Order: sequence, then C-alpha cells, then structure tokens
Amino acid sequence: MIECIELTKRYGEKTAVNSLNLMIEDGKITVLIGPSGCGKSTTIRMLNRLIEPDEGDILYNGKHIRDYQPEALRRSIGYVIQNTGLFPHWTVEENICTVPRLLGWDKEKQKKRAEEMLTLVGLKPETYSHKYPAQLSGGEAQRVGVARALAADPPVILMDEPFGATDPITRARLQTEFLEIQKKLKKTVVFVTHDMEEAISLADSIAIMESGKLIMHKKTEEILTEEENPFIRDFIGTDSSIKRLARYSIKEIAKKHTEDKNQYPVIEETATIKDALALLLKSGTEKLRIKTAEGKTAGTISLADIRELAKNNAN
Ligand SMILES: Nc1ncnc2c1ncn2[C@@H]1O[C@H](COP(=O)(O)OP(=O)(O)OP(=O)(O)O)[C@@H](O)[C@H]1O
Repeated sequence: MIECIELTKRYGEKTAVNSLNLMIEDGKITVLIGPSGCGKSTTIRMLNRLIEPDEGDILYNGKHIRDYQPEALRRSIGYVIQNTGLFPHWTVEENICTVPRLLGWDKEKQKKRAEEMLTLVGLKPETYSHKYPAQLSGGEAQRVGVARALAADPPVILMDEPFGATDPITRARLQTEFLEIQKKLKKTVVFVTHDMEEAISLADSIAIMESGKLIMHKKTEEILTEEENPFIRDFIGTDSSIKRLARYSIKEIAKKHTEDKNQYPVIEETATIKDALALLLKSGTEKLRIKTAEGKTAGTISLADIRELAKNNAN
C-alpha cells in the first residue's frame, strides 16, 4: 500500500500538487487522470523521490519514503515514461539491465534476465538484445521501456503516459499486452494518462485530478456512473447517456465477427449494455461473446462498440 498524505508541491507561486490524499492499493492499477498541468507527473515523481514534496508524507507499507535507502527504493520502484528515456548508446540488453547492473548482478544473470523480460513483452531476444534504441519502432521502444522497468522485479511500477507517443493501433496493442503482463505479475501500478479511454481500459481504480487536487478516486466501474463528471461525460458522450444505454439489449449491437470467439467471456443476449460494460471492465478483456438462449454465439461486443452507441445516442 502506498499512501499520500496531504502531499503538496509548489513551484514559486504555482501549487502543482495541493494537499493530495491518495491511497494506492497493492497489486492493482491505479490511474491518475486529468487535464494537462493538473499535477499528475509531479505526483508520480514524488512517489520515487525524483521530486521532494514541500509538505506532506508518502508512506510505503507504513514506512516513510524518506526512511528507505535510495538503493532499496530504486529496486522496489520501476519507472516508465513517454518516449521511453532509453539510453541511446546502450543496446536493448544494456538498457534493460540498468538497475540489475547498479545492483551488482553478475553478467550471466543480467543477460538471462534481459532475455526473460524481452520474451515477456513480446520481443524475440535473439533479434532485439543487441539493437540500439534508434533501430526500434515506437511500439518496440515502449516495450523495452516496460521490460527495463520490470527487470529488477520491483513490486511497484510508475508509468507516466508510457504509451502516449504511439499511434492508436500500437497503443491499443501495448495496453492489451500490458494487461496480460499485469495478470501474471500483479504489480502495484500507478499509471498517468489524460486519455479516459485508456484509463477505463486499464484501471482498477481511477483518480481524477484537477488543478493540483484530487477530485475523485473510485473503482472504474463506479466512476462510469458519475455522469455529472466532465471527464466521464466527455468519454461517454452526454450526461444521461449511460442511463439511456441501459434500455438497449446487447443483441441490438452484436457484431458478427468471423474470428474465434471462444477466448472471450460469455454474456447472455438478453443482458443490457450496462451489464456488458460492467463485465468488460471486470474481466479486462477486449470483447465479450454474446450467447443466445439456445447457447449459440450471436456475435461479440466491445468497449468501442458501446462507446459508438453512446456517441450516436448523445442528445
Ligand atoms: N520544474 C517546474 N518548474 C516550474 N513549474 C513546474 C515545474 N514542473 C511542473 N510545473 C508546473 O506544475 C504544474 C503541474 O505540472 P505536471 O507536469 O505535474 O502536470 P501534468 O498533469 O503531468 O501535465 P501533462 O499532462 O501536461 O504532463 C503545471 O502548471 C506545470 O507548469
């Protein structure tokens, strides 16, 4: 558990983070979201002591962050940023082993770890270990950034818009892959984004910030019913559209796909869109398989399908 207590950071006249109280649960993805300049990055950087707060405390498992040895913090907290921050003159393997090397691991152990991490993020070690960052695509570089953050097996991972610089298709793929990794590793993740769709796809809970303050922190499925909230309204389309969606049965927007649907969780065709939304968020899968009363597959439904319906129903 990470606890931020009355955390405050000022830059001259500007209060970047203002008396922030935030609980970050172990093994879950907590997303910090809010408009540009609201204090998300400042908050995340205080969590790994890149920035020192002016006031307030951060407790890791009940102990003050400043009472940890710097090396212990480095080992327990992985950090992924936009545009990766990979060192350009180091190979992929050297980049991934940044922290293990600082921790004095022997060469063989480092090499093995780099191979494991590359495999985990879907890159073949024999192809990628010896490449340099400039020889990677944006998506590959972000995968290496994630591999590097995970290399010393830290329980906590801080991710500051990690997929922000990639195109929408690569981004969606990186999100799905990251959720798969998280299912296996169950890290305590703090993830910064200003994209509500990304937040809803990834988060166990969403903390909304505005002008340095935390204005709401709730479980993802609860936050979706906050129709008055401007971020939610922006994502869903209009204030009362979630209520309107409840009128539809999913049968009406079932997509007939030819792909193999057996991999997806099942939902009855008589369920409402709201039920489907809740199951999509809970299961973390991209789609659901819609089942008829006779047990046949009637198609699939995805978060994107629901969003499209909501947009079309706005006003
Ligand atoms: N080193 C600094 N010196 C002065 N002001 C700063 C500094 N770093 C951040 N700020 C200010 O503090 C506020 C919060 O910045 P921060 O980077 O935390 O916001 P953010 O929510 O992460 O924004 P973005 O989504 O654009 O990255 C902003 O008004 C910013 O201009």
